[in-house]
Amino acid sequence: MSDTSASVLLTVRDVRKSFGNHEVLRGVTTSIGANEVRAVIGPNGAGKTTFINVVTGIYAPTSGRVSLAGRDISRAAPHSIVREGMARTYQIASLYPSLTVAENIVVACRAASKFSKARMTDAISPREYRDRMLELFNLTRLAGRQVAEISHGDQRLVELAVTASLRPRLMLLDEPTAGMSPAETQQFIELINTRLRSSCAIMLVEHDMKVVMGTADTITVLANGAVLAEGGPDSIRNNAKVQEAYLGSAFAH
Ligand SMILES: Nc1ncnc2c1ncn2[C@@H]1O[C@H](COP(=O)(O)OP(=O)(O)OP(=O)(O)O)[C@@H](O)[C@H]1O
Repeated sequence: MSDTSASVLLTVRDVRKSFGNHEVLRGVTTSIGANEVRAVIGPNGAGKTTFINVVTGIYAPTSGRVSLAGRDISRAAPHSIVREGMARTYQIASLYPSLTVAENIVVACRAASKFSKARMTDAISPREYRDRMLELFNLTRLAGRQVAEISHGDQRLVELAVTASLRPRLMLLDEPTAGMSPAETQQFIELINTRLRSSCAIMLVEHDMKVVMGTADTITVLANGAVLAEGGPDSIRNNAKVQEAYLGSAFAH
């Protein structure tokens, strides 16, 4: 996808990131379309989390450029990147445990109604939007429960709902199914495919190949801080270099 295409949302151009003498990202270039689901995979230590941290402004790149909808965000602070329309979940849940599920969602809806106004085409109140999100994520059943009291899998679901409530253009999900049961993981795959993918672009870092192959339009394989391969699920599954990087294990079934 070229940088000038109207449908390109995120552009990452020759991004490098070093910690001291250790170059963790060694010139990563990719771009993500406005309604694309992208999975970023790679062996342990490949640089996936560092890549997400650079894209979301936690780390500034040592060199290279990241742009969102044509705006250079390479050196922008994380909170201003959220305002530009990028929202992220973390490997460790970042919810308010003493608030209820509904209250957690309302906090995000209120924030979105302030800073995402320009992107909102509907005149919906935070309360209405909260109810819509509770329903969308099958959380109405837990609306009045304290987050600290609900299961880990349900907490992951609340985190997704909170992130979606920020009304992002691009949602970044770091290991979204970690700690989920097989049934919850299947629900997550369906949620992405039936509900979320129509509302925003999604980039997920995920080790579970069932999730990757079941949701991604395009897969970027990182190895040693560089893009080893990029393409659709079939081409990645059959790529000899990718199989070698994983020693076959991740693609065994
Ligand atoms: N803040 C940091 N300071 C120094 N080195 C770091 C830092 N963050 C990451 N690294 C190093 O960068 C390399 C890539 O780490 P990263 O966490 O990005 O990989 P990953 O692909 O997400 O791995 P995993 O799949 O295990 O989560 C590792 O060697 C790690 O030790």
